[in-house]
Amino acid sequence: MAALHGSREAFLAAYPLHASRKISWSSWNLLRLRAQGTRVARDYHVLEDIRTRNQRLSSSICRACSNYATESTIASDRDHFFATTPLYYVNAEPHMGSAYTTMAADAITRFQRLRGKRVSFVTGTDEHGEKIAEAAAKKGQEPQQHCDGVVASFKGLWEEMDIQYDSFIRTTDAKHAVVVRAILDRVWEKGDIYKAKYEGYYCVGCEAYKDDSEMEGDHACPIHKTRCVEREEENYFFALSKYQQQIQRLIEEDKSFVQPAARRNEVLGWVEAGLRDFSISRAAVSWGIPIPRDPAQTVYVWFDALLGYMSALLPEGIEPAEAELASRGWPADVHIVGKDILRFHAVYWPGMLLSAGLPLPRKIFAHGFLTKDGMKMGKSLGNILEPRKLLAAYGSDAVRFYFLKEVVFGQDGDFSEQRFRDIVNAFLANSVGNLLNRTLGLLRKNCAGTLPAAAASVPADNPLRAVAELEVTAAAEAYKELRLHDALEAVVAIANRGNLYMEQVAPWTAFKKGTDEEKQAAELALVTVLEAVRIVAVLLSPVTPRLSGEIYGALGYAPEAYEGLSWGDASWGGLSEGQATPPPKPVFARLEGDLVTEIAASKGAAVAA
Ligand SMILES: Nc1ncnc2c1ncn2[C@@H]1O[C@H](COP(=O)(O)OP(=O)(O)OP(=O)(O)O)[C@@H](O)[C@H]1O
Repeated sequence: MAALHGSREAFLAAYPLHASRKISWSSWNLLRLRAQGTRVARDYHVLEDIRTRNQRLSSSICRACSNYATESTIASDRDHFFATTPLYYVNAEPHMGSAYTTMAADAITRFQRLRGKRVSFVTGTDEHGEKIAEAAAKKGQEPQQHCDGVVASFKGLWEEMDIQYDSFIRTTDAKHAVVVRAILDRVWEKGDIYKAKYEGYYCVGCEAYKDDSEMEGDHACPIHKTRCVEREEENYFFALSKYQQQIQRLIEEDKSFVQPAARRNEVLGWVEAGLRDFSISRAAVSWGIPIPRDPAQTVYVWFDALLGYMSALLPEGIEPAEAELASRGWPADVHIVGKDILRFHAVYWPGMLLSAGLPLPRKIFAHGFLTKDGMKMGKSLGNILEPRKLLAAYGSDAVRFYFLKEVVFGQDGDFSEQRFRDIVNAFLANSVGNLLNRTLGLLRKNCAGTLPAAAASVPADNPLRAVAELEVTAAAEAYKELRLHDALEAVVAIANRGNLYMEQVAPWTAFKKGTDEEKQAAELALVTVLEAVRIVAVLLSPVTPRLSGEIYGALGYAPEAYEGLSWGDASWGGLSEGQATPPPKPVFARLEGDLVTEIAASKGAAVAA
């Protein structure tokens, strides 16, 4: 690692996003070096540039390892990582579906922070439109009062779930209206907005007009199971069809723009069928941002809400200029959404940005639905799973772990409380918790709780070390590619190998009746297992931040060591000889007692009239 020059304070002043949070020393150094234009390898080694005679960069070398750097070993020049969840409608309290997207985005961004990225994680609420006005009226409240109440509930839930967002944008924030007006103006000046009459079937639940192909029999919305209403309005339209070719080329050529692959095919199908202009204003809805050129109409909620990703990055009153946005992380590395709102993100949104002349997001990832009886859990149907009950009974780590491991990210998943308890108990309580506790118990009994050797002295061909090193690489790739379930499978593989290793080596036998040499080998076996569990804690930390902190504490680290963790800490060799551990106590309590959830039956099992 290169020697550090310059002060941490000066760096944090130049990069204010970091001032608000503790970042690890290595991440800070990495960011700082990159900000100075120094190329840095992913393992944080500083690279030396090798130039041709005319000063063109030919390659980079790491003098410490004597290795030439390749594309895959050089840390990306972009040190930002910008990810979003949808801005959730505030028609009702958040439920496990909203929580699912948010915990996935949280795990993804926690991983990127560990890698030393400057993360902007944006979430928030979509507060305008007919659906919200209707929900407020039902409660006899003004829309703003209703929104304030539901927003408090969203924010409270995110706190309970340890969601570490950087910006929470509300579409009723004053700064958001500035952005919406500026972009609308730009698109208008481009000649992409015109007035026309619209006739069609409208689903208030989706806040969208539906084609015949998007409705079930009797004009029902397949998601909300309510009949779409026939409407005729004079609206302003956005000329999406002008961008047909560009959008089609984007999706055809950039295979990672829409993921997973099945969703990409779906989008390609929509685009190939021909893009139709869409209406971006509502004459009959007063709860929204008035169109400056025609205040009798308000901006359509989707045109309004998508721009929330932009206003979330900007300070109060700042217009969305490209350079300003770029310095704050634009464009998004990934918009994480449910498959219900893929069309808005993969088709409408690129069209709007192309028109406004702004860079497009790098990826739209559409995950599947948490379902009840095969139907999407949702606020409108009311067939929801209450996250607060689960959190109160089992804690956030268990909930985060279960949903991110058991539901393949991108596919649908059902929930059963019994299965949830079985999975969490088998892995977090048994494979990891018991293994740690048992090993620390042996360490206390036979080595007075102090590590008799450094983990670095475990031979590279030790079977547990070999599996751990392999799975760390697998987990990193999986986290990067948003295969969260695979990242967690890699962690499970290390813990399972740790348990097997313990059974095979059986160090307790050597401690009882072994020779000195056998006792020494048994001591090293304990260090090996504890190092593997330490690595498990690092790998799990994006998903189970509390448990990982507990494991670090049990291994004798101070809280700052855990708070300053980086992905580099997943390398073998962290535990030092002589490290003292406190008396062992369980780091994860088994989930037991009465079951606490019962999913209400769907209100809309039959199409409502
Ligand atoms: N059942 C679900 N499974 C997974 N994600 C969901 C689920 N329900 C909602 N979400 C997340 O919330 C987003 C939709 O937000 P929205 O506020 O419309 O929630 P909703 O509960 O689906 O509302 P409604 O039922 O009124 O349509 C989805 O794109 C997804 O990110």
